[in-house]
Amino acid sequence: MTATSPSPPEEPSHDPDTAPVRVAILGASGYTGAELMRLLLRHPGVQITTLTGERQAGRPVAEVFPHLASFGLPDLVKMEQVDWANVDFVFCALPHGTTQDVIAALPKTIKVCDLSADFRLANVETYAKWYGHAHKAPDLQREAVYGLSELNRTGVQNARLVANPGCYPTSAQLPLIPLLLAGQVEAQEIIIDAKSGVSGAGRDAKQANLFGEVAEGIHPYGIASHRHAPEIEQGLSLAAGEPLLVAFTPHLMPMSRGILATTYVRLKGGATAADLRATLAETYAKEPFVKVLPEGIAPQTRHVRGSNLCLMNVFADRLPGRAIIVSAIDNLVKGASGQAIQNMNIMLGFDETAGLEVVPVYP
Ligand SMILES: NC(=O)C1=CN([C@@H]2O[C@H](COP(=O)(O)OP(=O)(O)OC[C@H]3O[C@@H](n4cnc5c(N)ncnc54)[C@H](OP(=O)(O)O)[C@@H]3O)[C@@H](O)[C@H]2O)C=CC1
Ligand SMILES: CC(=O)N[C@@H](CCC(=O)OP(=O)(O)O)C(=O)O
Repeated sequence: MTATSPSPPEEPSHDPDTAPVRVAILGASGYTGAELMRLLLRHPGVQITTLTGERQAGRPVAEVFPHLASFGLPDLVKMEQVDWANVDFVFCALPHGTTQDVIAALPKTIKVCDLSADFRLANVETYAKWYGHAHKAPDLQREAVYGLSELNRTGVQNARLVANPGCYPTSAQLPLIPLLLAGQVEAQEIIIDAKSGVSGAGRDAKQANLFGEVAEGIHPYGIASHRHAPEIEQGLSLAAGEPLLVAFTPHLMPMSRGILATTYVRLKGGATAADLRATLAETYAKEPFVKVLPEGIAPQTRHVRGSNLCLMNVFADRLPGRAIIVSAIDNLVKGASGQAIQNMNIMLGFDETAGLEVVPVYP
């Protein structure tokens, strides 16, 4: 995992007149798979040639996702049935823990963006501690590049395997990394309070995600023990130039999609909340997907639904020397499939916004 300083999108190098890139989506019957299909159907340079499912294999997309019925997509197949000679690029949208074997077995000529957590933690011991088993492909782990697109463009550009960031880590790191690089916030006292829609847990039936367990209420989970904490700490420690720990508490909200992260920081070196805002505004001034809202306007999940946007803002706290940062993303888009397509665009030299020029649905 590497991180570089942000730089604005470069001129695209892919020639749109050449043959389309043939894309396979592994785990197409899941939520992130559906979002990959929805967005890639409007991508000018790719053709979806292969879709896999496990229990849903053998079924047409029209049955599994009726909203995608009319776009001529191929039927879902089992992974074993895939002809890899017909595939140039793979999106791997399988549950974490299952993708290490799958990606290790792919032909090395195929570029891959993995949406799972399997290749995000550079230190395989940290991975084993948080995911409960030894990493099965440590060489690939070393090769993988962490795909926080705006902040690691050069790494992603040269990668064969990109580890797409987790949804909570995307929402937290996009504002915090530039502020730590600028030395404007204390590294050791960061508190991230985050809320997610239920689609963050995937489409698989689980008791915790039943309507009766989620509707008309909100609850924290994974308190002081969520596996996204080490992922966030990895990126923030690199930016701070020192190891750090964060206080991170996720909450489940009665909504289908969206993440809102409210982050509490202690200001450093005489910086003010206005300075933090100015740093973020300058860092992301030329970015198509990351926006600092006008002063005093708080981002909401409703403002990003269905889009690849991350909206953010900074507020002065009433407590002296502190600031509050609010960031919002759609967990299925900037937090998963949208960022994965952004990474593919960078890896293959497409215009970075190709397939992603989606205006949020509101309200
Ligand atoms: N949901 C979100 O907001 C985010 C998800 N992610 C990550 O992206 C990945 C996909 O997430 P999501 O789409 O939500 O998950 P889902 O549970 O909705 O979908 C999982 C997909 O994987 C397939 N699958 C399950 N088990 C296996 C297996 N053993 N072998 C082959 N295929 C299998 C399923 O097939 P079938 O249904 O046909 O059995 C389905 O297509 C996960 O690693 C997740 O952690 C990352 C960021 C955000
Ligand atoms: C609401 C909900 O359950 N969210 C998921 C995170 C989704 C995500 O980014 O997961 P990966 O790291 O596995 O890719 C969770 O808390 O585990």
